[in-house]
Amino acid sequence: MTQIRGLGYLKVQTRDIGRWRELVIDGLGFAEGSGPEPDGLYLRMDERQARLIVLPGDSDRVLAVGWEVRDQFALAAVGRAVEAHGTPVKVLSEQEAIDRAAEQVIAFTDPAGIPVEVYFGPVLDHSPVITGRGQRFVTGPQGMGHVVLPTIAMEETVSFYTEVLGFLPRGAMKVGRRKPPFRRMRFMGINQRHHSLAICPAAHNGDPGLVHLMIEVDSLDAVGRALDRVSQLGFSISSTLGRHTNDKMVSFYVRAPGGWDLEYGTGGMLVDETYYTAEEIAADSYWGHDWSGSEPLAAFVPRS
Ligand SMILES: Cc1ccc(O)c(O)c1CC[C@@H]1C(=O)CC[C@]2(C)C(=O)CC[C@@H]12
Ligand SMILES: [Fe+2]
Repeated sequence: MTQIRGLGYLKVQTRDIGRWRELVIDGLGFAEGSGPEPDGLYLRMDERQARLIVLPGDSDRVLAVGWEVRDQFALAAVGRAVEAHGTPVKVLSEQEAIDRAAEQVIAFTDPAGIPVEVYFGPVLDHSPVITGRGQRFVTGPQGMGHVVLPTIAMEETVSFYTEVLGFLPRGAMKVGRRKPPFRRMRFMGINQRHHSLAICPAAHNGDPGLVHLMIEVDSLDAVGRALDRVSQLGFSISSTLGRHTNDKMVSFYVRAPGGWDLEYGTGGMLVDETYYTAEEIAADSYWGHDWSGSEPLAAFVPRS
């Protein structure tokens, strides 16, 4: 029943597009593309026209989490499932689809209030992808990477992604209190990437609507070079380098303008669904990932 094949794109709005440019292009080595908004940042990782889109605005928040399906039939099936759940679905106009470099796009809001888009038929850009840290991004059948979304409605949000959209549970981790009743963050997958999505209990459903975006590259040296460069550029390292216990990825986290993180990693495992069962990890990392020096994530700071 899984219809969604991968994380396709992420579109965000920021009050500080200049600093975003330094972070993603100079720091993390994304290739710059172009798109409909002349002042927007269109960031390429592969043959897609843009994977990360950053637009100037008067607040820092997620504008769309874009999920890719195989074809028009899969898109229609997703639309029917979301409608049947009682969530209104908008079919975007042809011009809106062109702006997103896709053949057709539908849009709706998830139970956490996150704007979601599902599309098929990405329009390619065959020009070479010249990256800045000597890396290749790991995308293809594993999609763009993963997002961690905050919610104050854990049950509804997880049930929406699993039972309506067909994401597969890929384990959990207790967060917060160490006695029952426990709270857990939950990981979900739709391809061989261990998780394309995680849902985390948060303080509010408001801006920015993101905990982090994870981007994977093909070498540890590229991760190290990116870590050096973003540090030189004065960005704050939310978490030091470490290796996660569930997807086995070695990564660091850097704070983006807007109070959420970009996770930059390498060496993620491939899940074989034939044998996989969802496990609960008892620690986030085998080593490293020291968060102690970081400002709290905006999603975890209570709002008045
Ligand atoms: C636990 C874990 C495994 C694999 C990942 O790719 C991944 O991002 C994580 C969770 C990281 C997670 C976070 O992003 C927000 C702050 C969290 C909840 C913590 O305080 C510990 C784990 C952190
Ligand atoms: Fe992550």
